[in-house]
Amino acid sequence: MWRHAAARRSAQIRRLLSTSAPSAGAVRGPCIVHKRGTDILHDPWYNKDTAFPLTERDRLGLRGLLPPRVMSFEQQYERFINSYHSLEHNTQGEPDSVVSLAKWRILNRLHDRNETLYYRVLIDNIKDFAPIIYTPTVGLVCENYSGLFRRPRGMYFSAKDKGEMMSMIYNWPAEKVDMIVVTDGSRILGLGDLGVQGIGIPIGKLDVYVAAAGINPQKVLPIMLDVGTNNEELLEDKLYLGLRQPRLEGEEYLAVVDEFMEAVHARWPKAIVQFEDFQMKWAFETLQRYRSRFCMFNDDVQGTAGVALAGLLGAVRAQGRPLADFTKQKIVVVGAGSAGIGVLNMAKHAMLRMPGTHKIGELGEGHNQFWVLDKDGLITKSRKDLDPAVARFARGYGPEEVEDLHEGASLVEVKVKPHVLLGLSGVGGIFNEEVLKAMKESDSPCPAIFAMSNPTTKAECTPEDVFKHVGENAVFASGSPFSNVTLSNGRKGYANQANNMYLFPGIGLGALLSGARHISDGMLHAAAECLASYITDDAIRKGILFPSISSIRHITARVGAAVARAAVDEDLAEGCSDLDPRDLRSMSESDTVDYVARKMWYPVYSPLVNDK
Ligand SMILES: NC(=O)c1ccc[n+]([C@@H]2O[C@H](COP(=O)([O-])OP(=O)(O)OC[C@H]3O[C@@H](n4cnc5c(N)ncnc54)[C@H](O)[C@@H]3O)[C@@H](O)[C@H]2O)c1
Ligand SMILES: O=C(O)C[C@H](O)C(=O)O
Ligand SMILES: [Mg+2]
Repeated sequence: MWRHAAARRSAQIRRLLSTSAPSAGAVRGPCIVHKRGTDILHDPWYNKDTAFPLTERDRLGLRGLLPPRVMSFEQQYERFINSYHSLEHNTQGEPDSVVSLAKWRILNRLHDRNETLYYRVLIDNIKDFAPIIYTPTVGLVCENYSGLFRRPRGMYFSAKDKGEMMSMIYNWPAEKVDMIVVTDGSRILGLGDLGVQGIGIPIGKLDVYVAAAGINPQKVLPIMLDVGTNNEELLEDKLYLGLRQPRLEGEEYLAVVDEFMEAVHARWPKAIVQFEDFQMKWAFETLQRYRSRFCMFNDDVQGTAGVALAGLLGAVRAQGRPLADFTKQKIVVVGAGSAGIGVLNMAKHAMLRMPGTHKIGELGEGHNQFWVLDKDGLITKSRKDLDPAVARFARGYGPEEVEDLHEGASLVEVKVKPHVLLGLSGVGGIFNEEVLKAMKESDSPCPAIFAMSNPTTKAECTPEDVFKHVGENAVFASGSPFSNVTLSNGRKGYANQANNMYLFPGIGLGALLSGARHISDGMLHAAAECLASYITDDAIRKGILFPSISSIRHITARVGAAVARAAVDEDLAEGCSDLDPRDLRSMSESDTVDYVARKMWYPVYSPLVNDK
């Protein structure tokens, strides 16, 4: 009996793994379309522009609506890339912001017109285009969103929609939604409260979901919860497109988010909801409130933490030390907000899980390898009204403390010779020459500087500053992309990008494919460990802490598989349409990676068939 079930299961797995992986040469089965003529040309999901073959033009009532020449997909692709390069050429010498916005516009226009071509160019050129559709240009787009607005994308729920959300959610045209990214616009990157203009962030994150995790673009939904803004400039701006009222607070605020979550869950009970760029108090409160009821996570708190942990473990390996030495690293964290505290929690947890740690007196609460600063300087136990989440990391005045450390000490006063200096402060340039020169005294042979704040203008320092002032033995990572630096001996100084884009697509995809009931710490740790182990020792020795963004789809397949397997291990997996959790349980690690990769959507034109 058992043998039959096992045989059936392995046949099922073979079937799942034998469906061909979507790829560049893939031919899709026909797609039924309930439209004709210009309605098709105006629908970016179906539109092929000049690539409609003549038979389809006849079938769909398109004859005469397009120029006669039929172009191939490859010709269209080349044409777009050429026009992008001409734009680069023609804008040479213009300010960076002008060039970036021009690039964003040309990509956005393609997105609005032809999604297949848009996502293909995005996937193939992710390293070049991520800085435009995502950080840092997306920050500029959000700052100027009301002026740039041409047509809506995603959904907007405002404080005025209270009581209506359950019916509004049915206004979204897609039957099925798998992935939602929602913001309230209260902390957009390091740019502060941008109100409704923050919608650019969910749009950019979901583009990364499509490109990196192969989520079908028809099943993603960017959402803005407009509960007002406290940004005076926006409130006075005549063009501002959001509610012109101060932000809701307290129970009023939570009632809006509650209603939104209930509405989403009622229509799409299996959709994953990613909270993004909420100010700290709401980031933690909503995570606590919803994480065991819904399949959701907070990317700034949890995704960032995993990426930072992978970087911190890479920094240990760069020193030629065993990973278990992570527990002895001295880490200065500048910024005690949602991201900083998320990183500290995960790093502390990882230290406690290191092999052998139980011998060091259970490391425990007394063990504190962290020095944490916020806008008021070093956080110590004597700080008034300390948030309990931060209090765990406050320095005491025990005998182990360095004498001249005091409450509110400035960064240069915290002379603890740290192995790592990590910034999540949102303050550009705060790692100045004096701070960086002090890192020469680090106890590490290759001090690590992580300037993780976004966008580029908010990075705590640049890689040039680091290799110049700390030394060429330093390792560097930043949240926004920088170019590598040529060192004095002609070697490369690597400007790694430590951005949560390495993890959130895999967290969402793994949760979705496993049908996880919720997203546990174990699943998040699995994601971080998978990313940390992706990099080889050889690469680490060169100062490479994170893989190239060009491999993001491959990385995401691995991370997604690790997350799905962790969900299975914790009995959180309920499976999805074609996969029973028992199938997932019996898959080997590499079969799981194959399965996840095969489930990724890939943009190719499907033959269109009209149903009338
Ligand atoms: N690289 C990534 O993947 C990633 C992920 C999440 C957040 N971030 C970036 O991190 C930054 C912070 O995000 P957050 O959500 O934690 O914001 P937050 O507003 O919750 O926290 C900011 C923290 O920085 C502190 N701070 C402000 N000025 C300071 C100063 N002069 N010196 C020391 N500390 C100072 C604040 O007191 C606060 O503790 C943003 O720029 C964001 O873009 C990057
Ligand atoms: O959006 C990013 O680039 C990373 C992160 O989520 C942030 O808030 O800065
Ligand atoms: Mg964010």
